[in-house]
Amino acid sequence: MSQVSMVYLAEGYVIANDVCNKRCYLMVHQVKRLQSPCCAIVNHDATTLPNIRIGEGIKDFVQYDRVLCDVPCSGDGTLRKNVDIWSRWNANIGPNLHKVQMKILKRGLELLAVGGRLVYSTCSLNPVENEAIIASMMEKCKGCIELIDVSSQLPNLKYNNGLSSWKKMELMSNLEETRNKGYSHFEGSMFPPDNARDFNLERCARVPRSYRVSNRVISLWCCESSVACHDALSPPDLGDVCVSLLGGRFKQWIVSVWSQKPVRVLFAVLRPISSKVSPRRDRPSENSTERVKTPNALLFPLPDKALTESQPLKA
Ligand SMILES: C[S@@+](CC[C@H](N)C(=O)[O-])C[C@H]1O[C@@H](n2cnc3c(N)ncnc32)[C@H](O)[C@@H]1O
Repeated sequence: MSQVSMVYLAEGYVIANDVCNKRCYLMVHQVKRLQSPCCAIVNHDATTLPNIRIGEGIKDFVQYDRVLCDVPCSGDGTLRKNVDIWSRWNANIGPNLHKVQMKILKRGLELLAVGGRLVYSTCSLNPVENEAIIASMMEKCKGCIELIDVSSQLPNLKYNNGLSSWKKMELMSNLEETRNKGYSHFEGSMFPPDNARDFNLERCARVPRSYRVSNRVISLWCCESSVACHDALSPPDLGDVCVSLLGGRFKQWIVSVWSQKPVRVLFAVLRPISSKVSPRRDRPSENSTERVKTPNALLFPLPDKALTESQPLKA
């Protein structure tokens, strides 16, 4: 089967996101080689990843069947290959990332379709970045999600079970004790909840280095009940941001991806073009002329036709 006919049969699409502009360029470069019409790369803060609207209704936005949250982490599972981590590492890195990890996971769950699956993964072994995040989110989701036991689906995967109890910084085992010792930035969600056993945290997979990858902690989730995580988590209304972000050409382009019809060129890095989106460090300043040029400059050559109608790829 030729590559082109495989493209015709392709169902679904992948939207990959990274807040780092350079990494997005790298991804565009790699993905372009696949010549697949089913990939889009977006350059956005995952904690506020916009909804992609597919209709005018309040809930008419794309819900994803599969979500992978490979979140930023302290990377202490990569100590063997990244020797610089030995000098950079300190006990605050994990707790400092805890909040953003939680927010990325929350956004991922908000975008997950009912019955969909989400994988949360880090290359850290620190429970504050792993089981603590999961236990806390399971509590917030009020029974909408469950951890999937992958042992039967991946019988050859060797891993250790997730933890149901852990201590933060050796001597401290609860928030009150920590606060009393002056660690005011510690959150209650970093400690094991009393009902940790109810969440089946042992189903998290602590994958060892023997797989020639870094130590990883992976959790597979299923959005189980008929109530979407989106409703349980009562997310902020990001609809406006979405419409302005994907307004005009971008919106049309992305909707054609949603409709699953191949279009000619689909590799693009989308950037916020609205002032509503808060500036980031790697984004040009408000007054910079670069800012005006950026969205088109980052878009791979896209024939005008592809913007107005979905075009099948020609052999
Ligand atoms: C563990 S790495 C993921 C690596 C990626 N899965 C890969 O295989 O190349 C975490 C990534 O998260 C990105 N990141 C950090 N904070 C983010 C945020 N708020 N929103 C989106 N991406 C973020 C970093 O730029 C980094 O590339």
